[in-house]
Amino acid sequence: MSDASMIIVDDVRKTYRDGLFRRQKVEALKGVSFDVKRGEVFGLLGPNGAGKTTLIKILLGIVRKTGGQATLLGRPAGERAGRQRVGYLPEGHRIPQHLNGNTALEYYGSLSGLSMSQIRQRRPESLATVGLAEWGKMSVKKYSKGMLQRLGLAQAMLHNPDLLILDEPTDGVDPVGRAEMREILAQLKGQGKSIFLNSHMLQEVELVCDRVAILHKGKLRHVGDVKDITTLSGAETEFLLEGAEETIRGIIDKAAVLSWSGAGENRFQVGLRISAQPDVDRTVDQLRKAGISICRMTPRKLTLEEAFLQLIQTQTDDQSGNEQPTEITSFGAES
Ligand SMILES: Nc1ncnc2c1ncn2[C@@H]1O[C@H](COP(=O)(O)OP(=O)(O)OP(=O)(O)O)[C@@H](O)[C@H]1O
Repeated sequence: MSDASMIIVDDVRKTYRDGLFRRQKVEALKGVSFDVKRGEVFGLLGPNGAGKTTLIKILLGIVRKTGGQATLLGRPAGERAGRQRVGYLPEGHRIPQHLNGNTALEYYGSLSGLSMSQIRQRRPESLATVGLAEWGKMSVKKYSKGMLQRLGLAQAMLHNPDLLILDEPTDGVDPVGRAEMREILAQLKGQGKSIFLNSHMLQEVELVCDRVAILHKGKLRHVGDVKDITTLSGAETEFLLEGAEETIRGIIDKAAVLSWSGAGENRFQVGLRISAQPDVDRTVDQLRKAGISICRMTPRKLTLEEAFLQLIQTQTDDQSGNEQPTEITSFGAES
């Protein structure tokens, strides 16, 4: 792992002990490894109970890991020196209702050890970055959910950290608020900040993240570039074909048909779940050999949501006990 890594997670394990006499074991993380590089926006994804919050809490030293190694800005996770350069927005944070934007930043800034003069010096810039420059004197009771999340982000940025850890930053925020949050995150990335975010909003993640890790039941299922995940096998190719329906149906793999519709006399719009080049080539060769005209052929990328669901579904069905995360080259091919 390189020096440029802001976060390194290496075979991290966490077992909670629960129930009567703490006899019940919950394996929340079963050996998770990845790293987050300087300057990237990295998304941690996974269904409920996957272990995302546990991992964030281990990084921040809120929860103690059972095994493995985790470092934050080159220091062991939980150590003060690393944590001081991190800004954290917790999931579902609540800002006391008697505060306004300015006093909220005073409250949180002093909790994280800043002096009042440091807070007052940094506050205007933090509020301006999140688009709340005019709202400092307004009671937080008047803030929308999106504004509260942005104020939470201003709080996380107040001490000018190198790394931001954001747990569900757009939870409960409407589409306009989410677009605003995306813009702010892009701006922060432009300023060289590294961002590690945990979100259920896969459309958001697709728009904002460079790379993602997918956790499922405490195991890392996949780690890689968003653009690679959405263009890998499992994606669809749409054909506009002209020729006898019977001939076309005889050639194409029935199991790969995602959609079929008529588009005029002897013309058919056919969506096939194929994107690997050899499979596309073979289909094209067979169609041409049978005298079918290929009027149009359009590859369609998966959305991150489709890729995520497919991956989780594939691995839920996997009875092989394979513990390895999918390699980027074999995504969707693994069973
Ligand atoms: N303090 C705890 N004691 C016992 N079990 C816990 C504790 N915290 C979490 N767990 C369990 O560990 C597993 C992972 O939980 P975690 O909250 O990390 O998942 P998550 O991916 O963040 O889920 P969500 O998206 O719902 O927030 C779950 O089975 C959860 O019930």
